[in-house]
Amino acid sequence: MALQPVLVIVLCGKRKSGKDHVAERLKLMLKDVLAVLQLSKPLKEQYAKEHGLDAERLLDSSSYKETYRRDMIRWGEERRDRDPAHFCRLATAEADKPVWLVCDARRPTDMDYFTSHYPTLTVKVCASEDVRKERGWVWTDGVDNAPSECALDDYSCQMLLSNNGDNVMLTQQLEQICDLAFSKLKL
Ligand SMILES: Nc1ncnc2c1ncn2[C@@H]1O[C@H](COP(=O)(O)OP(=O)(O)OP(=O)(O)O)[C@@H](O)[C@H]1O
Repeated sequence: MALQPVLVIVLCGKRKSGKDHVAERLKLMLKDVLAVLQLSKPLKEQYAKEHGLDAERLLDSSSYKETYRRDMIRWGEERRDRDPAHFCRLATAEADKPVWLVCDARRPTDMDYFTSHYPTLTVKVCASEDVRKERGWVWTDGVDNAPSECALDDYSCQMLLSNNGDNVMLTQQLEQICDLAFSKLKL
């Protein structure tokens, strides 16, 4: 049974904007109070179970995952259409820390689930196209123009976190997030 969180930090952002990097930094800063949750984890686990596949291999970045990507996306869309909160509920079911970090929100319905159930800080990680290219981003048809990449383009997050390579600026923004989490823990 999950603890009720004092704060849920929900990250979104374009490919190579630095979501994983930001999540790693927050993990180091919030250490024992933080549970990191991935909405894609229960999706892959359930898909693997229902299709007799290896969930571990679907979770890493192997060619195995690429083989099933298209069908897995279709299957996930169907599930979400029937119940938009399905994977959010599963991802949070075992969370056992007072601050949660959701690092792969992709839909307005993901945001709606957290903002309607918990005290939430929504954060859009932002980097310029040039910086994202330097990090290896290549515009890919069918990926960069697909709903899973674009559905939050017009969503207004509470915080826009600039991650263009200025480490001092990034650290300041991460400290703001941690200050909010620690202030909630003291209440
Ligand atoms: N502030 C930063 N300082 C140094 N390296 C960074 C920074 N932000 C991101 N990177 C690097 O850029 C690359 C892409 O970042 P990251 O994997 O965090 O992006 P992402 O948004 O999670 O991408 P994707 O959506 O494709 O998984 C990684 O190698 C990461 O280490």
